[in-house]
Amino acid sequence: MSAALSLEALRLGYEGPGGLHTVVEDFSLALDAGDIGCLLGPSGCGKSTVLRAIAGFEPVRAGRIRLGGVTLSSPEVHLPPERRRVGMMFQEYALFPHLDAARNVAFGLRRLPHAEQHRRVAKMLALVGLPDAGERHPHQLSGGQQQRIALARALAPEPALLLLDEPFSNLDGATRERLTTEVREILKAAGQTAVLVTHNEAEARAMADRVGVMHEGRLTDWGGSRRG
Ligand SMILES: Nc1ncnc2c1ncn2[C@@H]1O[C@H](COP(=O)(O)OP(=O)(O)OP(=O)(O)O)[C@@H](O)[C@H]1O
Repeated sequence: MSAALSLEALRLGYEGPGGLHTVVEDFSLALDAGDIGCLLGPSGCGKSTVLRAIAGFEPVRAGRIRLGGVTLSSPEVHLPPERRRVGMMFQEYALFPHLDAARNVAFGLRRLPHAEQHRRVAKMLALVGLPDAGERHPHQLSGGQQQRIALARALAPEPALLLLDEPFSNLDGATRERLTTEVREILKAAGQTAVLVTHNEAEARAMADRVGVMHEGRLTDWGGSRRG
């Protein structure tokens, strides 16, 4: 199978007073459709920078990002974020407090006909195990339930790739552990290709088909399939 996502010899960095400060160098990986990849590494190693580049929020200084064979980013090409078919679930992207769960999930579906929006919202709420939560507001849901609604919201537009940046870090240990397993099952049921970043090794191993260890902006390993 050809890779769904391929990162090819990426260089990423930030412009500073002294010129470009490179934070990611010669970074390559490939992920098959339906697989969950995880970037594991200490704070500051460049994990979020890689995710932001895939989402289209950081320019690529060298190399190339491809999704389903289409070049999203290279030094010459930069597809805008909204045209990438890349969804995101970031810890700080809380639900809209004034909207109920169903309207939160429907947020990215506004261009679809109403009947299709309803169908997708019901399907996504069922997928995350909260079929009856549509009329509840975020403050009426537990932290774990809120994250499941956030996942439903991210999956509803059917992105080609879902990015998850430390999605569980606000939750307590027990909820976090349970949700890691649940989210893996939900992503697998949806056949969703996804990339997770975390600095928690147990979470990475429990969640991902492939785990890449990052060290100072380079990938030192990309294997360790969860199921051998
Ligand atoms: N907007 C920015 N401008 C300049 N430097 C930045 C910017 N964002 C991140 N950096 C630097 O890039 C490096 C990598 O940051 P990044 O956020 O990708 O790391 P991370 O591995 O995701 O860390 P964490 O786990 O703490 O989120 C760090 O040295 C950071 O200081």
